[in-house]
Amino acid sequence: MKTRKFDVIVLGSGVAGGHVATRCHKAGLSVALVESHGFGGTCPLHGCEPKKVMADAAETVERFNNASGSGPVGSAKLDWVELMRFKRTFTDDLPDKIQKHYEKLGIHTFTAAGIFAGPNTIVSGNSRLEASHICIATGSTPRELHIPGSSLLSSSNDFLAMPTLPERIAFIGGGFIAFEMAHIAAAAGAHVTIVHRSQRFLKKFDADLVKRLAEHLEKMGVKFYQNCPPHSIEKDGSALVLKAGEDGSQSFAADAIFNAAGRIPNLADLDLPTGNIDTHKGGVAVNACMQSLSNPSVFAAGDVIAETMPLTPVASVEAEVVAKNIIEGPIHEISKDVTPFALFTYPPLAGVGMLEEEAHEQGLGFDVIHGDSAGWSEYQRIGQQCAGFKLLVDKETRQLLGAHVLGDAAEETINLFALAMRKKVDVDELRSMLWAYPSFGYAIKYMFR
Ligand SMILES: Cc1cc2nc3c(=O)[nH]c(=O)nc-3n(C[C@H](O)[C@H](O)[C@H](O)COP(=O)(O)OP(=O)(O)OC[C@H]3O[C@@H](n4cnc5c(N)ncnc54)[C@H](O)[C@@H]3O)c2cc1C
Ligand SMILES: NC(=O)c1ccc[n+]([C@@H]2O[C@H](COP(=O)([O-])OP(=O)(O)OC[C@H]3O[C@@H](n4cnc5c(N)ncnc54)[C@H](O)[C@@H]3O)[C@@H](O)[C@H]2O)c1
Repeated sequence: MKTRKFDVIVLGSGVAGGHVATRCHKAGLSVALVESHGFGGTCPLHGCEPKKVMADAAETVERFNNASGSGPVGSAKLDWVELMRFKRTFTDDLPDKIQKHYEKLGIHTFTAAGIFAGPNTIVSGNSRLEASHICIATGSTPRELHIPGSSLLSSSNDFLAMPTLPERIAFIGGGFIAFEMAHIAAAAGAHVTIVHRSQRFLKKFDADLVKRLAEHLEKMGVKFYQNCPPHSIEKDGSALVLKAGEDGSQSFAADAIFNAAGRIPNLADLDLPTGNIDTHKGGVAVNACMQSLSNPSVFAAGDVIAETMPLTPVASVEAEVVAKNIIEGPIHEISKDVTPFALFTYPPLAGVGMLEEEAHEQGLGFDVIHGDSAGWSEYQRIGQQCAGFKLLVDKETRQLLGAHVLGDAAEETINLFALAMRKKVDVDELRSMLWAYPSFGYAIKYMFR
């Protein structure tokens, strides 16, 4: 096998790997980009983007139907086959286009899975690659459920590619993927069940707003079961049966059952010991420069790090730090920035900073400003009955410790709160700011009434 030498080898071409490869190439370094399952990675092919295409269509239908009695006439429905056709216009050609884009730039692409063959060496199919720097950006993979019949489970990738909509769908898990996909499927007319192992859904979000959202989804027909750990899956003719509860005594029949029990760093097949790479909490163990603690030639970014939230913007920020450190030497540290996040149900739910229980646990002195916003004209105009907010304000500094919003445009409003937290704007300044009117941004003022 002939050895090819590069300045940098990047494993994985998602948000993180793609960014590192591009930045290093632009800085004049020779780059090998290794991608085993479609250039572009999770976000554009199996994650945020196709999910949002589908969530937006569901929202359009719901907004139209919510407007009944305010002018628009008739009712809207979601046609799954048409929706899938539309979704594919965003995804089908992408891996090929992205690979060609890299090749045109002068980045060398390889399509067989990369495996460590030494601290500075990767084997990809018949190619042996060596470099002074390697970046691991192989993303995450669904957590395997070690229960009988788990091979019958489908994944979020399968959901986003379903040619037809099954009549009955069950999700195992009560997090981001279960809620977002349950909402899309319910809006499209499926009978949806969420079977969750514990009491608390969506642990990263405010519990009161989660309860409100779950009640809303229940009205759409989603059924929720708590304290129901998965026990086994069985086939029953063409259907499946999920047995849940400690003794498997609860049964849920469905035509498709999705594993939405979380994702873990995708490192199992890389042969990390041969690369002299240590792990921490199942992810690559790195210092503040995103450099491996055991092999200084190796950096990592994105979902392969277990300590940070597996989100696209986080992957992108980490990748920028890795790229700078490869180009200029390991001097740039990742900053502990506030990270806003959003759940794309309709209505969406978003958060930034601390949860109320976290602020209590830390013994902080803070005020809680909360309310139901469904009565505001912003929501009444569009027939939205599910909206609320909670702000945690430090008693001394009057700065936000956390902000949580449920309702239309929550994903935008939360960005304003994130900016306020980042720039340490206190709530008195925030409420007195000039905002465009009428807008959901302006509605921040109403939170302080
Ligand atoms: C259904 C879903 C919806 C999501 N929605 C959102 C959202 O709305 N907002 C948000 O911020 N985040 C969302 N996320 C999370 C977001 O997609 C990820 O955090 C982000 O894509 C991680 O980027 P990454 O570059 O670390 O990994 P990835 O994009 O997963 O890239 C890793 C790449 O490495 C490749 N690879 C793996 N092993 C090897 C190997 N041995 N050799 C070569 N290549 C390899 C993989 O094929 C993959 O292409 C979602 C995730 C999912 C699953
Ligand atoms: N809108 C977004 O930003 C968005 C959307 C989808 C996914 N994501 C990212 O992708 C990640 C993965 O999403 P997810 O929904 O799979 O994860 P998640 O961490 O949000 O939820 C996983 C759920 O599975 C449960 N669970 C964990 N282990 C289990 C087990 N052994 N048996 C049964 N249940 C178990 C957890 O209690 C939790 O409710 C998220 O953490 C998020 O960062 C983001």
